[in-house]
Amino acid sequence: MSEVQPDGAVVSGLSVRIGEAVLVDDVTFTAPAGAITALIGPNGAGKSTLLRALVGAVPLAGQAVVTLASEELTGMSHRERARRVALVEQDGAADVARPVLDVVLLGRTPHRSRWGGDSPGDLELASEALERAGVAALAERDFATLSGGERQRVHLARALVQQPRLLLLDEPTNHLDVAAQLQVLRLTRALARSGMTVLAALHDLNHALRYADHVVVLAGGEVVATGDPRDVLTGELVGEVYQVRATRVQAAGHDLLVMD
Ligand SMILES: Nc1ncnc2c1ncn2[C@@H]1O[C@H](COP(=O)(O)OP(=O)(O)OP(=O)(O)O)[C@@H](O)[C@H]1O
Repeated sequence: MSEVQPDGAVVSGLSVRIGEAVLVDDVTFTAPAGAITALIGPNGAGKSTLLRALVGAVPLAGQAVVTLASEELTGMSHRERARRVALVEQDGAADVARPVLDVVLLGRTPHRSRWGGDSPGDLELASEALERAGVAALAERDFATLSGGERQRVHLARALVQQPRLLLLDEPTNHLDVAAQLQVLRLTRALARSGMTVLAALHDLNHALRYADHVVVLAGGEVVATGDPRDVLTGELVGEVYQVRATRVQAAGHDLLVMD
C-alpha cells in the first residue's frame, strides 16, 4: 500500500546544510500512517541526518515543512515534538550507568509534569515495552553492561514508552542476531498495523522488500524514488543506486534481491 493517508507524516522541502556541505537536499516525501516506510540508500546518502532532522536534533535549512496527522512539527517545542515523535538511533548512548528500567522510563519525560515522578501507569508501560522489545529479563541490569544488541532493544523499549505517533528507526536490526532481527521487524510491523507511522532506515534491501509497505530511496541527499517496495526496488534501480549487479528472484514465496 502506498497511497497517502492524511494522518501520516508529510515532509516537504527539507534540507540540511553544514557549512558548505549539503547533507539533505530539498527532500519531499510522505510516510503513510499505519505503514512501515523504509528509508534506503548507500552509506552517506543522508538517512541518519534526515531522521535526526525530523526530531529537531539538527537544524533545517530553507523552508521545510513537516506535518504529522496534519499538525506542523516544524516550529513545535522539543517537548511537544517528543510527545509525538521518537527516534531510535543507530548507536544510541552506551555509557549510561543506570538500571535498564530507568533508561526505559526516560521515554516518559515529555509526558510528565516538571516535578512528577514515575506513576504506576509509567511503570506498566515500561514493563510492557521491555516485554515487547524482548528484553524484560534485563530490567534490573546496569545498562552500561549490556551487549550492543541488548542496548539497541532497550532503546527501542524507551521509544515505545514515549508513545509516539511517528517512530523513527535508524538501522533497527544493526547489532541484532537473525532471530532478534525478525523479532524487531515483526514488532515494527505490529506497531504500524496498530496505526503508528514508522520510518525506518534499513540497509538490508530484502528486509525492505519483505517488511516495508512504502519505500523512499535516498542518494546523495536527494530522493531518487518512492513507492511500493516491490515496484521500486528493481534490480535495475538497486544496481544503479548502489553500483552493484542486482537481480530480483523469487524464493520460498518471497521476492528477493541477489547482489553480486
Ligand atoms: N558535521 C558534518 N559535517 C560535514 N559532513 C557531515 C557531517 N555529518 C555528516 N556529514 C556527512 O553527511 C553525509 C550524510 O551522512 P549520514 O550519516 O546522514 O548518512 P547515512 O545515509 O545515514 O549513512 P550510513 O548508511 O553510512 O549510516 C555523509 O557524507 C557524512 O559524511
